[in-house]
Amino acid sequence: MAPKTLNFITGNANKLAEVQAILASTPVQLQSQAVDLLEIQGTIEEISRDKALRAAAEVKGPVLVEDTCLCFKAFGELPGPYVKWFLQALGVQDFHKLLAGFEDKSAQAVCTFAYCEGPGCEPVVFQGRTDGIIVPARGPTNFGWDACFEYEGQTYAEMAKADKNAISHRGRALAKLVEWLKQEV
Ligand SMILES: O=c1nc[nH]c2c1ncn2[C@H]1C[C@H](O)[C@@H](COP(=O)(O)OP(=O)(O)OP(=O)(O)O)O1
Ligand SMILES: [Mg+2]
Repeated sequence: MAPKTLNFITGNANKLAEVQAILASTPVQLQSQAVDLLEIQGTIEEISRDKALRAAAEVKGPVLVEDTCLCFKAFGELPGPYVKWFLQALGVQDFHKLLAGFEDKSAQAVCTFAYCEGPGCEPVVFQGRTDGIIVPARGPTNFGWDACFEYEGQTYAEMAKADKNAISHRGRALAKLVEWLKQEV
């Protein structure tokens, strides 16, 4: 596969660092611009597609965007794409209390990348999912809900970065993106 440079549009430095680390072992090179994009309501795929179209219009060129959801089984998949606002309102220490009244603490982390060639071009979507459970915060609290999402006995926050990336929603989605690029390029 020939080297390919993608312009990853995100306002989240932690996401960017993970995407950079995951793609470091591939021919994909990354540049990035922090653009605050309006996010619509809708299905996970609709939100990512729309985000990509807005980003492409904003930078007038090819873009990669990503939207991350955290879906609680007991909530019928909410808060999903709106988790950012729940986390912001409650803080990471109280986040697990959302499920206090529910026996089922299971959750799925869902990462949806959308690649768009340019303004008005139909985005292509790549999704990765990881199953876990919601627990009281353990580990560093510097990245979103990482400290509250437990996978096989460890929270994302307790894992070494490379271990998280190997099994994470984001790692799995990027593996699909890289496969697609290999066929395209
Ligand atoms: O691996 C992760 N581990 C823990 N927390 C995470 C992760 N990935 C995103 N998050 C948080 C950030 C935000 O509170 C929400 C997703 O919202 P989301 O709109 O996708 O992210 P964002 O607004 O921070 O950045 P962007 O400019 O790319 O939209 O979940
Ligand atoms: Mg966002």
